[in-house]
Amino acid sequence: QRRMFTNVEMDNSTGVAVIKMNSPPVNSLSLEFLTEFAINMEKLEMDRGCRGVILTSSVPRIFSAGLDITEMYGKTPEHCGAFWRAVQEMWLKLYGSSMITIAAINGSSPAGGCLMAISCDYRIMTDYPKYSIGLNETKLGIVAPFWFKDTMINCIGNRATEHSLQLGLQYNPPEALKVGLVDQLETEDKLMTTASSVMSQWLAIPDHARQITKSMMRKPIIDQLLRQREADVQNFVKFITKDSIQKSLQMYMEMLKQKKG
Ligand SMILES: CCCCCCC/C=C/C(=O)SCCNC(=O)CCNC(=O)[C@H](O)C(C)(C)COP(=O)(O)OP(=O)(O)OC[C@H]1O[C@@H](n2cnc3c(N)ncnc32)[C@H](O)[C@@H]1OP(=O)(O)O
Repeated sequence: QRRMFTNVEMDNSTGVAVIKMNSPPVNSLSLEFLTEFAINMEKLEMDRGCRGVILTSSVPRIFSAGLDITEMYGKTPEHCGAFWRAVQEMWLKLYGSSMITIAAINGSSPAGGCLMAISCDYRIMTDYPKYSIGLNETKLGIVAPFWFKDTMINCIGNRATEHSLQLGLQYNPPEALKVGLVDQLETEDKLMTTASSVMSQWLAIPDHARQITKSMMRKPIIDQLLRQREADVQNFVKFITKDSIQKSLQMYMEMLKQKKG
């Protein structure tokens, strides 16, 4: 039987779906996870009754640990290419969605997890000091591609993005609120009710006007990736399969295991 990485609950009375990422231990974004996620987004997009999506996690303390590092380490160029196409597809479906998307960030959210959150329209994060969020790619010795960077710029602006990306910063909830990476903090127990009430405010806006406005803001970056999608894949494969980058990923994974021990 095929494993399910996400649970989707659609409320037909409100037109709002809740997608819960459910891939313990850390909701890392594997090829299969990303493929399932993109299919779910596409199904909801085609469902005329669905106007909004709340993205959250059912794994305690983790929103998503980002891209699954094991998909990028010791794999063939063909596998790396397929993986990167799935990463692109996840982002295109989420950032380009015509639905209202709200991230209810109930745990840590580094790198690709942060990308998912900043690809939504609004972010509410649990105010727990140990949680963190940010694009920390440089800490792994890798470089966030232009569409990660541009999504971040559209969220927090140019200067804060440059600072954040060069240093691979991960922000705790109050810091994330201050820099604009999240829009609101909430206690764990009220996170989902607050997400639903924010959703109601957004649902009050006529869809066509909101959708055109959203597209106007996001289309330039989306089009840029669509124009050079295959070149972006080849660039990723060339970069990630370099010996020096493979070594960095290996050291990072060893560091994660040591931290645990
Ligand atoms: C042109 C080239 C462009 C290249 C661009 C590439 C863009 C890359 C984007 C990414 O998303 S890279 C991934 C970045 N992610 C991280 O840095 C997160 C790393 N993980 C953590 O910081 C922590 O695990 C956590 C998420 C804060 C959770 O901490 P916790 O203490 O609760 O759990 P751990 O014991 O650390 O982890 C449990 C288990 O999970 C494994 N793991 C963690 N993260 C990942 C991951 N991203 N991919 C794969 N596996 C992961 C970890 O090693 C542990 O494994 P075991 O020891 O149990 O086997």
